[in-house]
Amino acid sequence: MEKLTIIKVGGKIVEEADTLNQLLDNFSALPGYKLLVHGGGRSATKLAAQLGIESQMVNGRRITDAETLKVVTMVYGGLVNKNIVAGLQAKGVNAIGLTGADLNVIRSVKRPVKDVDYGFVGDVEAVNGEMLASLIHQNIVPVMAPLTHDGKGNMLNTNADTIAGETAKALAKLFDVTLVYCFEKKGVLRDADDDDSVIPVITPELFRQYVVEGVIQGGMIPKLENSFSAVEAGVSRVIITLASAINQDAGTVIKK
Ligand SMILES: Nc1ncnc2c1ncn2[C@@H]1O[C@H](COP(=O)(O)OP(=O)(O)O)[C@@H](O)[C@H]1O
Ligand SMILES: CC(=O)N[C@@H](CCC(=O)OP(=O)(O)O)C(=O)O
Repeated sequence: MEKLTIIKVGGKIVEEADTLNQLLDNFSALPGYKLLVHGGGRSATKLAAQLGIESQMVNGRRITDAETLKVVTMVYGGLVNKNIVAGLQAKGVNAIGLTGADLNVIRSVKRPVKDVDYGFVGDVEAVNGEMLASLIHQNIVPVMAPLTHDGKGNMLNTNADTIAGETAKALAKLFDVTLVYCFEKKGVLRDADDDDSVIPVITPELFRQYVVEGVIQGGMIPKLENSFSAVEAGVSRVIITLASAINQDAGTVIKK
């Protein structure tokens, strides 16, 4: 099977021009087929605040009311996505920016209201792996924003870690996929304040133990849940690492 590398980059890296530019340099240097998924949660929170809209997160997910949906659509599908695409084009990478609505690559369903009403948040139903593969085989590099659509004309907000995990799962049927979650830490840390306490390998058992102990918390929980789901579904390698280390053998390896 042909190899494909999927990189997911989070809000703290994309928010700052210098760290984003370094990530795009490292991404450009990756050999072979590749795809980039970006977040941008911090940028959305900032713009929302400037517009007088308060942001509320529950279990690492944004409560997305109608006004917030407009903000995230503008920020993720517009500013962040197009900055990244332009940055990659400047480095000779033939990138195309996509939300889930573009080419119908990711359809979702509005999350049902249970204990929490997340508003316009989409749970992924279908990723069009064949469509993405047809772009990739033309040496086009998809750059995916954390937005999906419901097929009835509505955009929905979807966590970027989930977009990366679900995209990797769909493409694992067609490629030998490596999924790399990169961010501002060296990996999953045993002590969040000690950058050198990287846990080299993590299994579901260790994960559960670390959550109970409070070692792993916040945004790291959905990242790891998506990682285990990807490994279970046939993604060959899942790694959580530092944004400046995506070309190196470093970070935390996720095992079943
Ligand atoms: N054990 C841990 N190791 C590393 N980071 C952790 C850990 N537990 C919690 N975190 C926090 O999780 C954050 C990453 O989650 P999140 O902010 O959702 O990232 P991203 O925007 O890159 O998806 C880190 O910045 C860190 O503050
Ligand atoms: C539903 C939901 O929570 N969507 C996320 C999408 C952005 C994201 O995941 O960005 P990071 O990777 O930078 O955290 C949000 O609006 O924050």
